[in-house]
Amino acid sequence: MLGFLLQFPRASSRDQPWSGKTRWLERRVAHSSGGRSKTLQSSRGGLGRSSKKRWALSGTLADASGRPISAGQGEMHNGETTLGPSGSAAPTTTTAAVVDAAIGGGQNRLPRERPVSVAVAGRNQLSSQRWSKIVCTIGPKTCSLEAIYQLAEHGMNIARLNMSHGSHEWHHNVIEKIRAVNKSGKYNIGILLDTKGPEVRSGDLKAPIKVARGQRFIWTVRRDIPPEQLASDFPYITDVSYDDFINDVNVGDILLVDGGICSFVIVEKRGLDVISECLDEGVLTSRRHLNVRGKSASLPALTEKDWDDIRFGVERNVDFYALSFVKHEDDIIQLQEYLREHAPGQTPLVLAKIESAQAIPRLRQILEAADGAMVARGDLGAEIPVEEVPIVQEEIVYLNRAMHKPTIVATHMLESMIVYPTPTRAEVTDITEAIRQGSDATMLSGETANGSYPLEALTVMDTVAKSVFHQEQEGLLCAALSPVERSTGATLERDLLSDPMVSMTEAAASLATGVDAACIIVFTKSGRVASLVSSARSRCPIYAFTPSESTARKLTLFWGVTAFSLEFCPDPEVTVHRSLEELTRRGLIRKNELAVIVSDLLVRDDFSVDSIQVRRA
Ligand SMILES: Nc1ncnc2c1ncn2[C@@H]1O[C@H](COP(=O)(O)OP(=O)(O)O)[C@@H](O)[C@H]1O
Ligand SMILES: C=C(OP(=O)(O)O)C(=O)O
Repeated sequence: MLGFLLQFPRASSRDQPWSGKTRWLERRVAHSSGGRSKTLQSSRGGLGRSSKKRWALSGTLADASGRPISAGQGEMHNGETTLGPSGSAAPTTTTAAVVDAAIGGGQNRLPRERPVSVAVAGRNQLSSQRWSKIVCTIGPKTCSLEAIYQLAEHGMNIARLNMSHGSHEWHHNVIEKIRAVNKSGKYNIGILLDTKGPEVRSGDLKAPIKVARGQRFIWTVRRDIPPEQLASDFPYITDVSYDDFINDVNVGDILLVDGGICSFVIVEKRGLDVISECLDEGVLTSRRHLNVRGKSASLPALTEKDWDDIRFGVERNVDFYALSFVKHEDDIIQLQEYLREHAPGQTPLVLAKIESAQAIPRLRQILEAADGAMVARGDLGAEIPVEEVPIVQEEIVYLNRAMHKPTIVATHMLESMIVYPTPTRAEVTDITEAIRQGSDATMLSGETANGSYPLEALTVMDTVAKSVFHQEQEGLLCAALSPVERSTGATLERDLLSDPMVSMTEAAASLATGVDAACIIVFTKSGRVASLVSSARSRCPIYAFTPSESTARKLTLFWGVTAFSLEFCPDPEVTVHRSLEELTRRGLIRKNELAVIVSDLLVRDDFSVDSIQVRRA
């Protein structure tokens, strides 16, 4: 048995909050136009890690059996086995069987409580070599138990609930079904609640309207128009969800429907009506996004409806909140404070949706405050010039990586698959680029919510994401695996270097490459250590073992991490053995393969030690 150990004694501050105060990396230069700033393309070096970041592999050797120093000092709880006898459902389990078990009928076939309850099997996991994660929006096409199970089976890691649509009852039922699929023991699906935010939408229509170029169209905030009159007469008239629309727009403004499906120029304001003329023809359907180019609605980021929806999320302990139309870091801080006060014991991640023109000048501060971000390219591309969206996307992904925070790239990723069963080449390239940039997750919206080919779209995204992994294996450079620059002298670096766990996790990733390890194993309570290993972008899978199911669900968002629920045993050596046994049983590591283990399990009552070990399975 080969074994060595790097160890770092420390006081009992074990798991730190997820969004430790890190400073951003100064890599932007002021850009004169419109007071905004732009990214400078930075050279990120090759795939090798900078020697500055490499830990010297000196440290106390473990004993020949790889037994760490505290082994034997803790109590051995015989019989307190925390790993289940069979773990996940067998890959051959039918959908019907799992669904049956999930809803309570299959107790004899699938144990309802599994100590290792979290997803690993099959296509959902990195055993099939996908680093990046997939978020699927649940909608009318995918809200049945069967459909959610199938999404899980085809690779969904996180289910997104868009609070712009659907009643609380509808969302409650979906959450119950996701929980049921999780309870089946085979999958670990995180739940993301996406707030409606201060978005402006058109009203409900009886039927879609085809609008031709030059045609007059009236947008109204009158609330007394009989529904049969809306959109029925020429010139067409439809209502707008936001009363101040009439004050926010001016003659000459360009109004975009769904980010540009069709567009209008405002030609007149008359009382509560705004008269427009169609510039780009298209079809208007119910509850479409309305954006005025270059302007954000003058509404608070958190509306009354949002607070109501957040209370709904707290009651159901959702894992992520994506806050729409964030304009200022205070929006994020307000929600985080609310959750601290009203959701004690819950530690959901608050993600900033970057989609508002007003967010761009404060991007740095917003990302710093949030636990992660979503590049919401639909609204973003309507509020800022569309050609700037890729620049903002790359910047967000890069900065979040520098701050060890996850990014979701969202919207239009496989838009054509709402209607067609195959993707365009441009869509495939878009997904590939988002992953190569290093985003933690890519998202499907209408493709899974109400498209004709939800499973096909998910399969394409899954396949493309896996292909990035294979490209890298073939030696093609992948920016996602390059280290982010932390050596600019910026305050960010000082903050990072003052946290030894950051350097340790980078060392673990580097060590895993150096010894050609099959995987990195992390023991983590809050998930923070696993998130740090994730952001070090190792080339091998990261298996995180945690006693908290909620932490396991949050880790669904992080690049390369597969999480397992596992009760930690007082004797850390037992816990390590159980994890290795479990991975071996699942075929995720083979006998004699090496694993790098990052752990703070070496504990006496008042003493914990951070360690990196190399062990053979
Ligand atoms: N919970 C839901 N109930 C009904 N329809 C939904 C729901 N979620 C999504 N949809 C439909 O799927 C479409 C695409 O989803 P998404 O991109 O999340 O919405 P949007 O772009 O409208 O914010 C929506 O426009 C809507 O028609
Ligand atoms: C993800 C987005 O937000 P939503 O679907 O809520 O409008 C977007 O605008 O790209």
